[in-house]
Amino acid sequence: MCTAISFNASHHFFGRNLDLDYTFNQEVVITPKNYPFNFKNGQSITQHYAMIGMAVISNDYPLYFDATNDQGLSVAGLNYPKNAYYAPSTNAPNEIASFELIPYLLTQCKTVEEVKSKLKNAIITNQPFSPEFPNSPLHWMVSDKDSSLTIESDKDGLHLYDNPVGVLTNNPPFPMQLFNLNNYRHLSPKTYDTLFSETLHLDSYSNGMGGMGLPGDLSSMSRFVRACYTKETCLTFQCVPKDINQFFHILGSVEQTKGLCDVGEEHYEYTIYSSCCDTTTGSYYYKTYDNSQLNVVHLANESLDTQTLLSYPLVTEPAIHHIN
Ligand SMILES: C[C@H](CCC(=O)NCCS(=O)(=O)O)[C@H]1CC[C@H]2[C@@H]3CC[C@@H]4C[C@H](O)CC[C@]4(C)[C@H]3C[C@H](O)[C@]12C
Repeated sequence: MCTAISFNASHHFFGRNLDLDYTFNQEVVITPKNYPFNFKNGQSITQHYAMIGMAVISNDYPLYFDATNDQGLSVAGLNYPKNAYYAPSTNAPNEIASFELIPYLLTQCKTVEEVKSKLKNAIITNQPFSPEFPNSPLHWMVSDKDSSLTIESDKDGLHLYDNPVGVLTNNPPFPMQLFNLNNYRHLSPKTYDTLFSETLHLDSYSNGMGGMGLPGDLSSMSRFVRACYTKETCLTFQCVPKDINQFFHILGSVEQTKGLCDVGEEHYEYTIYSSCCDTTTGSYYYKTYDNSQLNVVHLANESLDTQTLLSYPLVTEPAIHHIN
């Protein structure tokens, strides 16, 4: 499971938790402007926007989990099991293989509006990247500073849903996730007077009682509600480092502690990494399960008029600041 968030504060921020019971050899990867992409539909792009994000490099190809381009557009892929449907290829020019979607959009688009028109008649196909990396069932959130979009390729076709909350988790399909928020319309950071009874005295014995009923478990529907509520309710500071810190607190509200999500055979899903890209500057911040310090890779610190992928291995060793 995973959670992705788009957050507007002093800058626009985009990031995600990656929750899984095993880890790939993922790293922060910069794709410079002249790295050649040869898409399955025959289109070759050799000059394009640069991007930064988390990816596995296989055969010199960046398989992005989430990324942001130098125009401030971001895309994240999240698990969407049993619902994602990718069509067999018929060699049509409007096809995009599922593993290509992130580079396909980030090389060419600046905004969510441009993504909508690019995908108007698109078909997501099931061509796998390689035997080592077969297809995985995904859906995607795309965000710029003004809006977000959810992309779901289901049995009945490709859906582009406006995403007014700027949050994506996993199943069920996005319209159901949004509808489910209606069930939580009573949530509030304030503790209001009770409407329960005029005769019973029900005491507000604690702060925070306005949030009672917020689901606390790790299921994808509960994480969706919790991330929406936390993001919608939390303060922003108009100070970039404080807003980045706040972003990680929002992701922290839905993170998975090892042991709490048993997926069988002594495997436990946990939050492998949390990321926050400052899309205004192209700086990619992350922390890993064992290293809760923030690490950052800056797109702007590299020369981007080149052809070769740049990669930065993740910091996964604990880092403790000893005070005495
Ligand atoms: C597994 C992850 C989602 C985490 C999640 O939701 N876990 C719940 C598991 S459970 O459902 O609860 O059991 C997703 C998110 C992004 C994905 C990569 C995207 C690029 C590439 C696309 C290729 O086509 C296949 C290989 C590839 C490296 C992908 C592997 C994997 O699929 C990644 C890591």
